[in-house]
Amino acid sequence: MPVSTRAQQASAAGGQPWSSAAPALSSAPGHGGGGARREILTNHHHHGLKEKMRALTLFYEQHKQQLASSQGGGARSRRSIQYAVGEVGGDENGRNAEEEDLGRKRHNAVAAPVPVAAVLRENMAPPEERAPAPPPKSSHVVVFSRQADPTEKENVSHGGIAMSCPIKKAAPALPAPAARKLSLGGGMAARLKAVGEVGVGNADAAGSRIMVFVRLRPMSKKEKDAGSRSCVKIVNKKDVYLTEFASETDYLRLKRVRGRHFCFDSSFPDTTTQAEVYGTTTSDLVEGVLQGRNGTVFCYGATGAGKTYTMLGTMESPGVMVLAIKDLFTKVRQRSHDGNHSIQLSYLEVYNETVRDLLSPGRPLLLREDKQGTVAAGLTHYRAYSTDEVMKLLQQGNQNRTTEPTRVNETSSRSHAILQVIVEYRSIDGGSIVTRVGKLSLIDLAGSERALATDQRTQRSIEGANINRSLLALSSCINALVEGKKHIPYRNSKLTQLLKDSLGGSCNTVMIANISPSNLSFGETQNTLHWADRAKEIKTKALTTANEEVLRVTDSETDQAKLVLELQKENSELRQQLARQQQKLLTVQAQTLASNASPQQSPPAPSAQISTPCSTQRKVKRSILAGNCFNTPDSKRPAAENAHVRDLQRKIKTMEAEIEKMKKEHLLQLKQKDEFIRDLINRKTSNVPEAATCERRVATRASVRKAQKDAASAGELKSPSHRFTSPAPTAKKRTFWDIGGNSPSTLAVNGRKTRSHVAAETPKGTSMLLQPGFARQRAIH
Ligand SMILES: Nc1ncnc2c1ncn2[C@@H]1O[C@H](COP(=O)(O)OP(=O)(O)OP(=O)(O)O)[C@@H](O)[C@H]1O
Repeated sequence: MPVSTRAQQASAAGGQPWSSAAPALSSAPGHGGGGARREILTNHHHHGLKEKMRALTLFYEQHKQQLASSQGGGARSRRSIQYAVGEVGGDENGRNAEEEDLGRKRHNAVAAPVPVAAVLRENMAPPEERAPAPPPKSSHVVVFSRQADPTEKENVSHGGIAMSCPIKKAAPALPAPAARKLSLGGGMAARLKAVGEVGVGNADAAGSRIMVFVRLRPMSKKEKDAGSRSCVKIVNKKDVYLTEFASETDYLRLKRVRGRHFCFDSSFPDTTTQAEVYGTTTSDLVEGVLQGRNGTVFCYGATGAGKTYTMLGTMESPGVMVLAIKDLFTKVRQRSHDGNHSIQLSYLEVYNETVRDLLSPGRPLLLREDKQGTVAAGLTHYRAYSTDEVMKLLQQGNQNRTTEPTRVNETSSRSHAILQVIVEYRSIDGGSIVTRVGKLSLIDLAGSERALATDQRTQRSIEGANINRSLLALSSCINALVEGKKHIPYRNSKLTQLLKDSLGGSCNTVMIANISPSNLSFGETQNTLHWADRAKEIKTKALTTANEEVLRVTDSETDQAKLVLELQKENSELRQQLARQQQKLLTVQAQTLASNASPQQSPPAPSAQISTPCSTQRKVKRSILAGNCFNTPDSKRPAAENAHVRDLQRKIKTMEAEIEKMKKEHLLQLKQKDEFIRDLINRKTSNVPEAATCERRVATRASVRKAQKDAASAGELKSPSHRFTSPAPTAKKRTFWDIGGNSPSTLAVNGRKTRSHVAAETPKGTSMLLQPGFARQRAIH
């Protein structure tokens, strides 16, 4: 029976069956003739088989030797074998690995006869030269068995219960996307890499991903009293182990504890300070905003998990919002020599699917889509010159925020709050004016919650439903983005409409997932970690260019523009000086009053009651509000003390007079400068537009608002209300004057009301941000 071998088939087809042997033969000299060639081809497969046999024999012999030497305890040869089979994963059981490896090589030798030397070389190659293993999954279900080898465990103590978690051999690391990072010019990513927090690779030109962090809060007193145990363990500042305790009556599962493992960009244990959280999550975003890149930080988590604490913090330990604002102003001040920065602020809340202005409460705002993204029509944008000013606004906004007690959290935020800071930078670079705009959004979401966990009745249930609805919409968007769907259901809720830019636009986005350690909140914690884990996979659009606009102008226009910039800079410096002086005055007044004010002394001006969150005079302010500073009658006071008080009063009067004088001078200067700037701008607008050519234009707020801004900057000093610029010129403009609770203070200089009116109405509470969300500090032990 004719047998056709592969060699014959190949030779008939004119092919070369063995890649190594055949070419050498066919190309050998003297084998070009027809008959000779036929003979060679006929013998060819025999030759190939012989070669193959020889190679296999050699290979077996070598392996046998290696095996023998390794069994004899030769550490060196054993190492070399393990090295060769490293990737098979048999390093724990060398024998199995070797066999497996042998089998693999046998298979290779049969399937493709490669010369022995080549086979050995391939197997000896270091593991890193081989094809990379598939990326590990970042989340796993692990079953912790108490019977496992104790040497392979790390002991974990959860609320007094000693538990063993198997140590992961292969570092869980981040999944493949660990190589992704924020496009911040290497800032955060580089730093994280330096401290070994995140395995960061090259910036992904196609886009950056959302950075996800987890923060664990300490166990509250209430939880301790309820006998709850800690079910969360953070290891290596990155891995989060969630443990579900079996019920003591569940005899079937008594010896088994189920757990889940997650891995994030960074995870903060309950001892982490606010400054550490800010430094790791947000400080680079602030830097990016100054360079014209948008940034968003949002806190997500169950009710009572610590979102508001992370975002706002307390007087003693201010949160991300406060630290970011402080940092922003410090950085702006450091850079003021190379251009002019202006900072605008807006603060809104989404409550029961309506958008409300927290700085100027009134009718609900409508959301509108335009070139800049989703904007709330008629939202107040306040121009701020100092940290203190922003703090006052924040304080005021927080007072207006909706917070209510629920069964889970006594001071639960019932709305999503969004603080937006827009930083505009203008400088003159050669013959062109460069305008850069960066937007920082700081978002404190309402808590995700179960209806039963909070309150099923009344208003709370409606709020809860709406909160859940918007958070559900958020998770749908996360899902759609992760799955790369074309349609992302942003329009399902107001929250997702407002977050559109942050989730799917050109933005550096950070998510901080807040969790509670208590096993009573296991379900909520698991849910939060699940969504945080999912959010890790969202990629935002590439942030290759900053929001920058370059306007080329002629020489004369450059001079004029330079002058305008300088005047604007001087203007803002004067304003800052003024604010500082006012602050000084208030401090001295408060000190005097606190130490021993006479009952005859006139009560402080409303502005004197301003206290900033960062002010060290908080206790003083408390005493003023409590009225306990008016208790000591003059008669009982020792003479020396009286003299001292009189001295202080005299000092205050002198300082007041000085400040009044300075104010007058400053205001006069400001007025003159304003007029001058207006004049210049008028001249410029009448000459420039035709001459000016826009060299490069990137869609920015500045380009859209230019006309409005010019007008606003020209007229802003007329009255404080001119400092409010609204993105919707047609919408009714509201100012603080329109609001009952924010009527202007009596502090007026030259008939012009100063910015101190903002906090003219002294808050009733004692905390910095008197709404419970800011200052609440439940006893945590
Ligand atoms: N890291 C922390 N350190 C100390 N106390 C904390 C920490 N995180 C939260 N707390 C405290 O826990 C309590 C609840 O926190 P918080 O109000 O921030 O929760 P929340 O997530 O904003 O809740 P909600 O969604 O209901 O508004 C507060 O008393 C707060 O002071």
